Amino acid sequence: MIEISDLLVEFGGVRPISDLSAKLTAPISGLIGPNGAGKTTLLNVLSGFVTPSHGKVRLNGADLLRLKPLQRVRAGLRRSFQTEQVVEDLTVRDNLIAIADNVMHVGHRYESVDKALEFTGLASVAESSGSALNLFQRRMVELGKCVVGKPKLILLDEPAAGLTDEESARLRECVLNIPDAYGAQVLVIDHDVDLIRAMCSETLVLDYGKKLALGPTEEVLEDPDVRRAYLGEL
Ligand SMILES: Nc1ncnc2c1ncn2[C@@H]1O[C@H](COP(=O)(O)OP(=O)(O)OP(=O)(O)O)[C@@H](O)[C@H]1O
Repeated sequence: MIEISDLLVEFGGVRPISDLSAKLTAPISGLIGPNGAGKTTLLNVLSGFVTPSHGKVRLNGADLLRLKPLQRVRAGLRRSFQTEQVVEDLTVRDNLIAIADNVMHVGHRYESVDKALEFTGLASVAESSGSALNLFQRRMVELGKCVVGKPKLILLDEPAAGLTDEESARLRECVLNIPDAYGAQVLVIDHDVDLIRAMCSETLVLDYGKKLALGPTEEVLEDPDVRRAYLGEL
């Protein structure tokens, strides 16, 4: 469970997040909003790249903001980026081992990497180098890196951007299995409302850094304020 209280982020005079309080409890939650609404900034706060001016964030009751970024990773926080961070010169397996080396004790690393390769359907390209992968495979490597070790919260920033409908559906199936397979909570940013609807039982909508709506995804997407601000309806 993610509990955000009175969060304020300031960059000089800009306030990409202000007065934000929200409790996210679903196994997979969506985070949507217009461009510049503060979605990536919120992920940056959760993962430790941005320090808020004010507020608290708790993950399963523990104070997240107290931890440095690497400590958060070791505590089970994982993140994928809009631009994939696959190391071109390493094999797919070694891309995952590089994460395991940082987050796990020696004994269980290879077992965890093998499980992640199977889980993401990457086992057949495990020995291919990062540079040989197509966009879909690179996105799945990002997902694989997120499930190595013992993830507790996985943050996905537009994981399906640029994928075909079929690839997007395959990625979606994989994400949907994360809570059961790994016991981790997932928070997904995406502009594809159909994808959010298919994956997320609850959704938080940001607008100008503030909470516009939070609740069951279907209800949130029917909310007139959300439709006006985000879906472009009058
Ligand atoms: N490092 C920074 N310095 C100054 N302003 C920033 C910085 N990072 C983000 N912002 C501003 O904060 C606001 C929120 O940006 P953010 O990237 O979080 O929005 P977003 O909802 O993720 O948008 P998008 O959907 O376009 O990715 C924007 O006005 C952006 O210009």
